[in-house]
Amino acid sequence: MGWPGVGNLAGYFFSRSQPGSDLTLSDSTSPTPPDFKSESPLPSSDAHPAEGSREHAVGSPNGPAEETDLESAQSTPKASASNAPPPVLAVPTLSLNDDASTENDNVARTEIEAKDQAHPQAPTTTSLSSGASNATSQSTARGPLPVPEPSTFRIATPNTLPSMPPPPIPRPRQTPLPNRAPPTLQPPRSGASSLRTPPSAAASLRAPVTSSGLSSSTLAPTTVKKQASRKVILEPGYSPLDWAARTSNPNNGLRGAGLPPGLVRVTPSLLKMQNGRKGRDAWTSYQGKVYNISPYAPYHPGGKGELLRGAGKDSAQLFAEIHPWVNWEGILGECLVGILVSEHDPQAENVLDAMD
Ligand code: HEM
Repeated sequence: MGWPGVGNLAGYFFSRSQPGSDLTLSDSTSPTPPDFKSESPLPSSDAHPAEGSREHAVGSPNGPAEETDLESAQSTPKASASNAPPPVLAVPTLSLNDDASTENDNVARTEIEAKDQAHPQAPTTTSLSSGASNATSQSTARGPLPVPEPSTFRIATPNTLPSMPPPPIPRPRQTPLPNRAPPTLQPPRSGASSLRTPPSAAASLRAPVTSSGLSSSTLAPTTVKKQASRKVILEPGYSPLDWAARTSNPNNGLRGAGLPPGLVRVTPSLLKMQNGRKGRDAWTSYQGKVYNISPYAPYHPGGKGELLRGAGKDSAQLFAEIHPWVNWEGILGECLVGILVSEHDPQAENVLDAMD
Protein backbone atom coordinates (compact mmCIF):
# COMPACT_ATOMS: atom_id res chain seq x y z
CA MET A 1 0.00 0.00 0.00
CA GLY A 2 1.32 3.36 -0.89
CA TRP A 3 1.35 6.55 1.02
CA PRO A 4 -1.92 7.77 -0.45
CA GLY A 5 -3.65 4.76 1.02
CA VAL A 6 -2.12 5.43 4.34
CA GLY A 7 -3.29 8.93 4.16
CA ASN A 8 -6.81 7.84 3.38
CA LEU A 9 -6.86 5.49 6.29
CA ALA A 10 -5.47 8.13 8.54
CA GLY A 11 -8.19 10.43 7.35
CA TYR A 12 -10.74 7.79 8.05
CA PHE A 13 -9.58 7.37 11.57
CA PHE A 14 -9.33 11.07 11.95
CA SER A 15 -12.92 11.50 10.96
CA ARG A 16 -13.94 8.90 13.54
CA SER A 17 -11.51 9.89 16.21
CA GLN A 18 -12.72 11.25 19.46
CA PRO A 19 -11.88 14.59 20.75
CA GLY A 20 -8.44 14.78 22.13
CA SER A 21 -6.92 12.58 19.46
CA ASP A 22 -5.32 15.36 17.61
CA LEU A 23 -1.98 14.08 18.58
CA THR A 24 -2.65 10.81 16.82
CA LEU A 25 -3.76 12.60 13.72
CA SER A 26 -0.68 14.64 13.60
CA ASP A 27 1.48 11.58 14.16
CA SER A 28 -0.26 9.29 11.71
CA THR A 29 -0.23 11.77 8.94
CA SER A 30 3.41 12.40 9.23
CA PRO A 31 5.13 9.11 9.02
CA THR A 32 8.69 8.92 8.13
CA PRO A 33 9.32 6.66 5.16
CA PRO A 34 12.70 5.42 6.38
CA ASP A 35 11.07 3.98 9.50
CA PHE A 36 8.42 2.20 7.52
CA LYS A 37 10.80 0.70 5.07
CA SER A 38 13.08 -0.51 7.76
CA GLU A 39 10.25 -2.20 9.58
CA SER A 40 8.01 -3.54 6.86
CA PRO A 41 10.13 -6.14 5.14
CA LEU A 42 11.35 -7.65 8.35
CA PRO A 43 8.95 -9.44 10.64
CA SER A 44 8.88 -7.67 13.89
CA SER A 45 7.23 -10.35 15.92
CA ASP A 46 10.55 -11.76 16.90
CA ALA A 47 11.89 -8.48 18.03
CA HIS A 48 8.76 -7.72 20.03
CA PRO A 49 6.93 -10.97 20.62
CA ALA A 50 4.90 -9.63 23.50
CA GLU A 51 3.61 -6.55 21.80
CA GLY A 52 0.62 -7.86 20.00
CA SER A 53 -0.59 -4.44 19.17
CA ARG A 54 2.61 -3.59 17.45
CA GLU A 55 2.49 -6.77 15.45
CA HIS A 56 -0.93 -5.89 14.32
CA ALA A 57 0.29 -2.48 13.42
CA VAL A 58 2.91 -3.99 11.23
CA GLY A 59 0.60 -6.47 9.53
CA SER A 60 -2.28 -4.08 9.16
CA PRO A 61 -2.56 -1.20 6.78
CA ASN A 62 -1.69 0.98 9.66
CA GLY A 63 1.74 -0.46 9.71
CA PRO A 64 3.37 2.76 8.66
CA ALA A 65 2.14 4.35 11.83
CA GLU A 66 4.80 5.97 13.85
CA GLU A 67 6.45 3.43 16.03
CA THR A 68 7.29 5.84 18.74
CA ASP A 69 3.62 6.73 19.15
CA LEU A 70 2.16 3.29 19.29
CA GLU A 71 1.20 3.71 22.89
CA SER A 72 -0.78 6.72 22.07
CA ALA A 73 -2.10 5.11 18.93
CA GLN A 74 -3.73 2.42 21.03
CA SER A 75 -5.90 5.04 22.48
CA THR A 76 -7.27 5.77 19.04
CA PRO A 77 -9.89 3.61 17.34
CA LYS A 78 -6.98 1.78 15.82
CA ALA A 79 -6.00 0.78 19.32
CA SER A 80 -9.45 -0.70 19.75
CA ALA A 81 -8.88 -2.70 16.58
CA SER A 82 -5.76 -4.09 18.19
CA ASN A 83 -8.07 -5.71 20.71
CA ALA A 84 -9.20 -7.96 17.95
CA PRO A 85 -9.60 -11.61 18.73
CA PRO A 86 -6.57 -13.85 18.81
CA PRO A 87 -6.80 -14.79 15.11
CA VAL A 88 -5.40 -11.41 14.33
CA LEU A 89 -2.62 -12.03 16.72
CA ALA A 90 -2.20 -15.50 15.34
CA VAL A 91 -1.14 -14.12 12.00
CA PRO A 92 2.36 -13.58 13.21
CA THR A 93 2.65 -17.29 13.65
CA LEU A 94 4.89 -16.54 10.79
CA SER A 95 7.38 -15.97 13.46
CA LEU A 96 7.71 -19.69 13.65
CA ASN A 97 9.01 -19.65 10.13
CA ASP A 98 11.38 -16.90 10.79
CA ASP A 99 12.41 -18.13 14.14
CA ALA A 100 14.51 -21.07 13.21
CA SER A 101 16.48 -21.04 16.37
CA THR A 102 14.96 -24.00 18.15
CA GLU A 103 17.06 -26.98 18.67
CA ASN A 104 14.74 -29.34 16.89
CA ASP A 105 14.76 -27.16 13.86
CA ASN A 106 18.47 -26.95 13.91
CA VAL A 107 18.72 -30.68 14.12
CA ALA A 108 16.24 -31.10 11.29
CA ARG A 109 18.07 -28.55 9.22
CA THR A 110 21.33 -30.25 9.83
CA GLU A 111 19.92 -33.62 8.83
CA ILE A 112 18.30 -32.26 5.74
CA GLU A 113 21.35 -30.41 4.66
CA ALA A 114 23.48 -33.43 5.29
CA LYS A 115 21.19 -35.51 3.15
CA ASP A 116 21.17 -32.83 0.53
CA GLN A 117 24.89 -32.98 0.38
CA ALA A 118 24.76 -36.73 0.08
CA HIS A 119 22.12 -36.48 -2.65
CA PRO A 120 22.59 -33.08 -4.12
CA GLN A 121 20.01 -33.36 -6.89
CA ALA A 122 16.72 -35.04 -6.17
CA PRO A 123 16.33 -34.27 -2.46
CA THR A 124 16.98 -30.59 -2.98
CA THR A 125 14.24 -30.37 -5.51
CA THR A 126 11.81 -32.09 -3.22
CA SER A 127 12.61 -29.87 -0.32
CA LEU A 128 12.31 -26.78 -2.39
CA SER A 129 8.99 -27.80 -3.82
CA SER A 130 7.41 -28.56 -0.47
CA GLY A 131 8.93 -25.58 1.18
CA ALA A 132 8.08 -23.31 -1.67
CA SER A 133 4.42 -24.20 -1.61
CA ASN A 134 4.27 -23.65 2.10
CA ALA A 135 6.14 -20.40 1.95
CA THR A 136 3.98 -19.22 -0.88
CA SER A 137 0.83 -19.65 1.14
CA GLN A 138 2.42 -17.95 4.09
CA SER A 139 3.73 -15.11 2.08
CA THR A 140 0.25 -14.64 0.71
CA ALA A 141 -1.05 -14.38 4.22
CA ARG A 142 1.65 -11.93 5.14
CA GLY A 143 1.36 -9.80 2.14
CA PRO A 144 4.47 -7.91 1.22
CA LEU A 145 6.88 -10.20 2.99
CA PRO A 146 9.97 -10.86 0.97
CA VAL A 147 10.47 -14.26 -0.51
CA PRO A 148 13.02 -16.07 1.57
CA GLU A 149 15.84 -18.08 0.18
CA PRO A 150 15.49 -21.75 -0.61
CA SER A 151 17.26 -22.69 2.59
CA THR A 152 14.61 -20.81 4.53
CA PHE A 153 11.99 -22.82 2.66
CA ARG A 154 13.40 -26.02 3.88
CA ILE A 155 13.41 -24.82 7.43
CA ALA A 156 9.90 -23.46 7.26
CA THR A 157 8.25 -26.83 6.85
CA PRO A 158 9.16 -28.34 10.22
CA ASN A 159 8.55 -25.01 11.97
CA THR A 160 5.06 -24.56 10.64
CA LEU A 161 4.12 -28.15 11.35
CA PRO A 162 6.24 -29.20 14.27
CA SER A 163 4.38 -32.46 14.71
CA MET A 164 5.06 -33.55 11.17
CA PRO A 165 8.33 -35.17 10.35
CA PRO A 166 10.36 -33.75 7.53
CA PRO A 167 9.40 -35.07 4.11
CA PRO A 168 11.21 -38.22 3.19
CA ILE A 169 14.07 -37.71 0.88
CA PRO A 170 13.65 -40.07 -2.04
CA ARG A 171 16.63 -42.06 -3.05
CA PRO A 172 17.56 -42.19 -6.69
CA ARG A 173 16.36 -45.49 -7.97
CA GLN A 174 19.10 -45.77 -10.52
CA THR A 175 21.76 -45.88 -7.87
CA PRO A 176 22.77 -49.51 -7.48
CA LEU A 177 23.15 -50.78 -4.03
CA PRO A 178 26.76 -51.34 -3.07
CA ASN A 179 28.10 -54.83 -2.72
CA ARG A 180 25.19 -56.23 -4.59
CA ALA A 181 25.68 -57.61 -8.05
CA PRO A 182 22.88 -57.38 -10.61
CA PRO A 183 20.55 -60.31 -10.23
CA THR A 184 20.96 -61.23 -13.84
CA LEU A 185 24.65 -61.80 -13.35
CA GLN A 186 24.25 -64.03 -10.38
CA PRO A 187 24.74 -67.67 -11.14
CA PRO A 188 21.62 -69.73 -10.76
CA ARG A 189 21.32 -71.26 -7.40
CA SER A 190 20.57 -74.83 -6.82
CA GLY A 191 17.11 -73.82 -5.70
CA ALA A 192 14.39 -72.13 -7.67
CA SER A 193 15.60 -70.12 -10.59
CA SER A 194 13.84 -68.71 -13.58
CA LEU A 195 16.75 -69.65 -15.76
CA ARG A 196 16.42 -73.29 -15.03
CA THR A 197 14.77 -75.35 -17.66
CA PRO A 198 11.60 -77.09 -16.69
CA PRO A 199 12.02 -80.67 -15.71
CA SER A 200 10.32 -81.86 -18.85
CA ALA A 201 12.57 -79.80 -21.09
CA ALA A 202 15.61 -80.78 -19.12
CA ALA A 203 14.71 -84.39 -19.54
CA SER A 204 14.19 -83.92 -23.23
CA LEU A 205 17.53 -82.20 -23.67
CA ARG A 206 19.42 -84.63 -21.52
CA ALA A 207 21.73 -86.91 -23.35
CA PRO A 208 21.21 -90.60 -22.90
CA VAL A 209 23.14 -91.86 -19.96
CA THR A 210 23.31 -95.50 -20.67
CA SER A 211 25.01 -97.02 -23.62
CA SER A 212 21.78 -98.62 -24.69
CA GLY A 213 20.68 -95.25 -26.05
CA LEU A 214 17.15 -95.63 -24.77
CA SER A 215 15.56 -92.27 -24.31
CA SER A 216 11.96 -91.19 -23.98
CA SER A 217 12.67 -87.82 -25.59
CA THR A 218 12.27 -87.06 -29.22
CA LEU A 219 14.92 -84.33 -29.00
CA ALA A 220 17.53 -86.62 -27.62
CA PRO A 221 20.15 -87.57 -30.16
CA THR A 222 19.22 -90.80 -31.66
CA THR A 223 21.73 -93.50 -31.52
CA VAL A 224 23.82 -93.39 -34.64
CA LYS A 225 24.71 -96.78 -35.83
CA LYS A 226 28.42 -96.82 -36.04
CA GLN A 227 29.01 -98.69 -39.16
CA ALA A 228 32.22 -100.49 -39.65
CA SER A 229 34.49 -98.78 -42.06
CA ARG A 230 34.35 -100.26 -45.49
CA LYS A 231 37.57 -98.73 -46.55
CA VAL A 232 40.04 -101.10 -48.11
CA ILE A 233 43.75 -101.30 -47.83
CA LEU A 234 45.06 -99.77 -50.99
CA GLU A 235 48.05 -101.24 -52.77
CA PRO A 236 51.31 -99.35 -52.43
CA GLY A 237 51.54 -96.52 -54.90
CA TYR A 238 47.74 -96.06 -55.07
CA SER A 239 47.19 -93.58 -52.29
CA PRO A 240 45.20 -90.39 -52.75
CA LEU A 241 48.49 -88.52 -53.13
CA ASP A 242 49.57 -90.89 -55.87
CA TRP A 243 46.28 -90.28 -57.65
CA ALA A 244 46.77 -86.58 -57.33
CA ALA A 245 50.24 -86.88 -58.80
CA ARG A 246 48.94 -88.88 -61.70
CA THR A 247 46.14 -86.51 -62.53
CA SER A 248 48.55 -83.58 -62.53
CA ASN A 249 50.37 -85.00 -65.52
CA PRO A 250 49.05 -83.42 -68.71
CA ASN A 251 49.55 -86.57 -70.73
CA ASN A 252 48.02 -88.89 -68.20
CA GLY A 253 45.70 -90.63 -70.73
CA LEU A 254 43.05 -91.06 -68.03
CA ARG A 255 40.14 -90.61 -70.47
CA GLY A 256 41.02 -93.84 -72.22
CA ALA A 257 42.71 -94.92 -75.36
CA GLY A 258 41.35 -94.24 -78.83
CA LEU A 259 39.06 -91.37 -77.85
CA PRO A 260 38.77 -88.20 -79.88
CA PRO A 261 40.36 -85.12 -78.28
CA GLY A 262 37.08 -83.38 -77.61
CA LEU A 263 34.15 -84.40 -75.44
CA VAL A 264 32.30 -87.44 -76.68
CA ARG A 265 28.53 -87.46 -76.99
CA VAL A 266 27.61 -90.61 -75.12
CA THR A 267 24.23 -92.24 -75.47
CA PRO A 268 22.75 -94.38 -72.66
CA SER A 269 23.31 -97.53 -74.74
CA LEU A 270 26.94 -96.67 -75.22
CA LEU A 271 27.31 -95.93 -71.50
CA LYS A 272 25.83 -99.30 -70.72
CA MET A 273 28.34 -101.04 -72.93
CA GLN A 274 31.26 -99.41 -71.06
CA ASN A 275 30.93 -101.56 -67.95
CA GLY A 276 34.54 -102.54 -67.53
CA ARG A 277 34.12 -105.98 -68.91
CA LYS A 278 35.67 -107.61 -71.92
CA GLY A 279 38.62 -105.33 -71.87
CA ARG A 280 36.55 -102.14 -71.97
CA ASP A 281 36.91 -99.25 -69.59
CA ALA A 282 34.23 -98.63 -67.04
CA TRP A 283 32.31 -95.44 -67.60
CA THR A 284 29.78 -93.83 -65.32
CA SER A 285 27.69 -90.75 -65.54
CA TYR A 286 27.31 -88.09 -62.92
CA GLN A 287 25.25 -84.94 -63.37
CA GLY A 288 25.12 -85.29 -67.17
CA LYS A 289 28.77 -86.01 -67.63
CA VAL A 290 30.49 -89.31 -68.45
CA TYR A 291 33.69 -90.33 -66.68
CA ASN A 292 36.11 -93.15 -67.16
CA ILE A 293 36.46 -94.67 -63.67
CA SER A 294 38.72 -97.57 -64.62
CA PRO A 295 41.97 -95.69 -63.91
CA TYR A 296 40.66 -94.63 -60.49
CA ALA A 297 39.58 -98.15 -59.41
CA PRO A 298 42.89 -99.10 -57.70
CA TYR A 299 42.85 -95.70 -55.94
CA HIS A 300 39.31 -95.90 -54.68
CA PRO A 301 39.34 -96.09 -50.85
CA GLY A 302 36.16 -98.14 -50.87
CA GLY A 303 37.63 -100.72 -53.14
CA LYS A 304 37.43 -101.51 -56.79
CA GLY A 305 34.26 -103.54 -56.46
CA GLU A 306 32.36 -100.73 -54.80
CA LEU A 307 33.42 -98.26 -57.42
CA LEU A 308 32.45 -100.50 -60.28
CA ARG A 309 28.92 -100.74 -58.95
CA GLY A 310 28.30 -97.63 -60.92
CA ALA A 311 29.94 -98.83 -64.10
CA GLY A 312 27.84 -98.50 -67.27
CA LYS A 313 25.19 -96.32 -65.53
CA ASP A 314 24.59 -93.23 -63.49
CA SER A 315 26.32 -93.22 -60.09
CA ALA A 316 24.83 -90.12 -58.62
CA GLN A 317 22.52 -91.95 -56.23
CA LEU A 318 25.14 -94.38 -54.95
CA PHE A 319 27.68 -91.64 -54.60
CA ALA A 320 25.29 -89.44 -52.63
CA GLU A 321 24.25 -92.26 -50.35
CA ILE A 322 27.77 -93.19 -49.30
CA HIS A 323 29.92 -90.09 -49.38
CA PRO A 324 28.19 -86.95 -50.59
CA TRP A 325 31.01 -84.87 -49.16
CA VAL A 326 33.52 -86.24 -51.63
CA ASN A 327 34.54 -83.86 -54.41
CA TRP A 328 33.75 -85.83 -57.50
CA GLU A 329 35.01 -83.33 -60.02
CA GLY A 330 38.18 -82.73 -58.08
CA ILE A 331 39.12 -86.39 -58.16
CA LEU A 332 37.81 -87.48 -61.58
CA GLY A 333 38.15 -84.25 -63.54
CA GLU A 334 40.89 -85.66 -65.74
CA CYS A 335 38.76 -88.73 -66.44
CA LEU A 336 36.00 -86.82 -68.18
CA VAL A 337 35.02 -88.58 -71.42
CA GLY A 338 32.07 -86.56 -72.60
CA ILE A 339 28.47 -85.66 -72.01
CA LEU A 340 25.44 -87.85 -71.73
CA VAL A 341 22.96 -87.34 -74.56
CA SER A 342 19.72 -88.93 -75.55
CA GLU A 343 19.67 -92.26 -77.21
CA HIS A 344 18.57 -90.84 -80.52
CA ASP A 345 20.90 -87.93 -80.58
CA PRO A 346 21.74 -87.36 -84.22
CA GLN A 347 25.14 -86.05 -83.43
CA ALA A 348 26.07 -89.03 -81.30
CA GLU A 349 29.11 -90.59 -82.79
CA ASN A 350 29.84 -94.18 -83.08
CA VAL A 351 32.49 -94.09 -80.39
CA LEU A 352 32.81 -97.83 -80.32
CA ASP A 353 33.74 -97.87 -83.95
CA ALA A 354 36.22 -95.09 -83.36
CA MET A 355 37.79 -96.93 -80.44
CA ASP A 356 38.04 -100.09 -82.45
C1 HEM B 1 30.07 -95.26 -57.88
C2 HEM B 1 29.89 -95.89 -56.81
C3 HEM B 1 30.69 -95.81 -55.60
C4 HEM B 1 30.55 -96.58 -54.52
C5 HEM B 1 29.52 -97.67 -54.38
C6 HEM B 1 31.51 -96.17 -53.53
C7 HEM B 1 31.64 -96.72 -52.26
C8 HEM B 1 32.55 -96.32 -51.34
C9 HEM B 1 32.70 -96.92 -50.06
C10 HEM B 1 31.86 -98.06 -49.54
C11 HEM B 1 33.64 -96.28 -49.40
C12 HEM B 1 34.14 -96.54 -48.00
C13 HEM B 1 33.41 -95.63 -47.05
C14 HEM B 1 33.87 -95.87 -45.67
O1 HEM B 1 33.54 -96.89 -45.11
O2 HEM B 1 34.56 -94.96 -45.13
C15 HEM B 1 34.09 -95.26 -50.27
C16 HEM B 1 35.02 -94.31 -49.87
C17 HEM B 1 35.46 -93.39 -50.77
N1 HEM B 1 35.08 -93.22 -52.05
FE1 HEM B 1 33.67 -94.16 -53.02
N2 HEM B 1 32.25 -95.16 -54.02
C18 HEM B 1 31.77 -94.91 -55.28
C19 HEM B 1 32.26 -93.93 -56.10
C20 HEM B 1 33.28 -93.11 -55.84
C21 HEM B 1 33.82 -92.15 -56.74
C22 HEM B 1 33.34 -91.94 -58.17
C23 HEM B 1 34.76 -91.50 -56.11
C24 HEM B 1 35.62 -90.40 -56.56
C25 HEM B 1 35.17 -89.41 -57.28
C26 HEM B 1 34.85 -92.06 -54.78
C27 HEM B 1 35.69 -91.61 -53.78
C28 HEM B 1 35.76 -92.15 -52.53
C29 HEM B 1 36.59 -91.60 -51.49
C30 HEM B 1 37.48 -90.40 -51.60
C31 HEM B 1 36.39 -92.37 -50.38
C32 HEM B 1 37.04 -92.18 -49.00
C33 HEM B 1 36.06 -91.43 -48.18
C34 HEM B 1 36.56 -91.16 -46.82
O3 HEM B 1 37.78 -91.22 -46.59
O4 HEM B 1 35.73 -90.85 -45.96
N3 HEM B 1 33.93 -93.03 -54.64
N4 HEM B 1 33.41 -95.31 -51.45
